[in-house]
Order: sequence, then structure tokens, then C-alpha cells
Amino acid sequence: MNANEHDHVIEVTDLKRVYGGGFEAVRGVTFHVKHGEILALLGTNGAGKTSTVELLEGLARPAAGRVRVLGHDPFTERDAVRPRTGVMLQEGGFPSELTVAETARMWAGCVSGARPYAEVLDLVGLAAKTGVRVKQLSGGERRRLDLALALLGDPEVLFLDEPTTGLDAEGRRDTWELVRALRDAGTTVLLTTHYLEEAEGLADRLAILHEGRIAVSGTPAEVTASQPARISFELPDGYFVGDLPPLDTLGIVAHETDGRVVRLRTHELQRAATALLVWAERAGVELRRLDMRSASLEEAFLGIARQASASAPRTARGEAVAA
Ligand SMILES: Nc1ncnc2c1ncn2[C@@H]1O[C@H](COP(=O)(O)OP(=O)(O)OP(=O)(O)O)[C@@H](O)[C@H]1O
Repeated sequence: MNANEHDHVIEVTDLKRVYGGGFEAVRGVTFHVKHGEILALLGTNGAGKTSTVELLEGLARPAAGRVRVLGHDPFTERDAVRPRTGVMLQEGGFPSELTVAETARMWAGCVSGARPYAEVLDLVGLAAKTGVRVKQLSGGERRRLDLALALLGDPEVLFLDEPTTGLDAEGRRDTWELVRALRDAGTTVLLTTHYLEEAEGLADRLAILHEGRIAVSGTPAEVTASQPARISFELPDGYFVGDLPPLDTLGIVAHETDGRVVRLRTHELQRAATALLVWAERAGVELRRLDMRSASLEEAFLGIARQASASAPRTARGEAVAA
């Protein structure tokens, strides 16, 4: 493995995908994933996550742009990439009459240097289901089988398209633990998900797609910090908003009042909070029902989706996008 492969196991530059009829589902996406890193691609339905991941898996040729996985083009150099990657598609599509063990054995036959299939079934918690037909598995169990098959070749790179959809809370946590353990052992992971908790807890970095473009990217903390924090409190008796410290000096980007309740939004939570508390202390008043909090990833996600159409792509720090 050369130095470049070590740094960026996945490299995507100005990627475009156009479907029949001319619809541009991926409109110039740029990001990278480093060795042993988990990147989560997020986005609303139809944002272009699967369309992007399929290009990384070499399932289609990009309309424009460049993809490299482990230093190779996954479409034109499929033989160099495929044996080193594990892919969990959104729909597994296995023959429903085969048992779990038969499916895993059949799949192992297609993978060079496959691990013993019983080992991967055990890893995903399906050891007790080896004799059950695929059609009799629950939706969550089928997702686990999909994951087991993706792990058969002991891949260096894992593509997971909505890996925990349909899993119950315990199954989801088990999968997170397994993906974390794989990452810690050096596997590079790119996953798509609709579960923000999953992205926040699992991913080292996030990229939020919107209408085929990356709207924002960065660590979960950076993405969250890209949206304003909230402060709310009740105005003390006898005071008005105009009595507070000047809002424009506190980084306040929006404010509203509802009766005596004041709601502020700021990109400078610490400074605004300090100024308000110092003001209240000096005035000798209590800010009742005081609540101060950073944006959650969900708020950030919704805010970004709303803003994205109107503004240019950027990183969480407001830089030009390259995840
Ligand atoms: N084969 C196709 N032909 C034409 N349009 C397609 C095709 N496949 C996907 N699209 C369109 O491309 C856009 C992106 O789809 P894609 O499946 O990549 O989105 P996604 O972000 O994975 O969505 P979801 O979260 O719903 O899975 C959608 O508008 C979809 O309708």
C-alpha cells in the first residue's frame, strides 16, 4: 500500500451521475475517506446517497469526475478493487428458498480467500439461524445476513448502505459495535444512514448531501456547530428586550419574543450566555426558565436541508466543500 492509499482510501472528485432522461442525481461531489475512518453520508430521500455509493462500488460509470478506491478506479479496475471491498447494498436480493448457511456458503464460493462462513454469521448474531430459510428471516435478520456476506472477504473497505434499517434497538447497537471494532482494526467504512443518532455516534466525519451536492461536511461536532445555538428565558418583571445587552454585539442571528419569553439564536453561545448572565447579575434579576443549548444534529440536518437549495456548498467551518 502506498502513502496515498494510506491517507485517502476513498477519493471522490467532482463526481457526477446522470440517469436516462438526463436527470442529474449526483452533481459534482467531492470527498475523501482516510484509512481506518468511518464517513457517514446523510441526506433526505433522493439526495443521491445510493447513486454516489454505487459509483464507489464500481456498479456504474460516472458521467464525470473521478473515483478512486484503494488507489484504483472501481469501474475500470474492478478486479483490483472488488476483492478488497465488502458491499452491503440496500436490497440484498438472495434466493429466498436457501437457508442462511446455504446462502453464506454459496456467497463464500464467490469470494477469494473467504473467511469461514460460520465465523461471520456468528459475528452478526445469526449463529442460531443457520438452518432457517432466507424467506423466513425477519427484516432485521436479513440486514444482518447482508452484513455477514459483506464481511466474508475480510474487506479493507466496507460500503454499508443503510446497514441498520429494520433492526431493533439492540440489533442496531450490536451492528454499531461491530462496525466500530472493524474500524478500530483498520477497516475503512463508508455508510449511508437516515438515523442521525447512528451517524453522530458512529461516524468520524459526516457529509450531508442535498439534491446531489454536499451541503455541509465535517466531524459531527463541526456540523452541529454550523447551526446556531438556542437561548431562551423569561424577561424579568419590568424589563423589555431593549434593556438587554445589545443583541448584535452577542452574535445573535435571530430573536423572537412570545409574551415575556425571549428566544435567541447565536453562533457564539459562550459569549452571548456570559453577557446575559453578567447583565442579569448586575441588574440583580433572575432569568427564569433559562435554557441554553447547542444545536442537535437533527436541528442541524433540518436547517441545512432548508438552507442548502439557497446557498453554495460549504464545510462546517464555512469553507469550500471537500469532505
Ligand atoms: N435508475 C434511475 N433512473 C432515474 N432516476 C433515478 C434512478 N435511480 C435513482 N434515481 C433518482 O436519483 C435521485 C437520487 O436517488 P438515490 O437513490 O441516490 O437517493 P438516496 O439519497 O439514496 O435516497 P434514499 O434515502 O431514499 O435511499 C432520486 O431522485 C431518484 O429518483
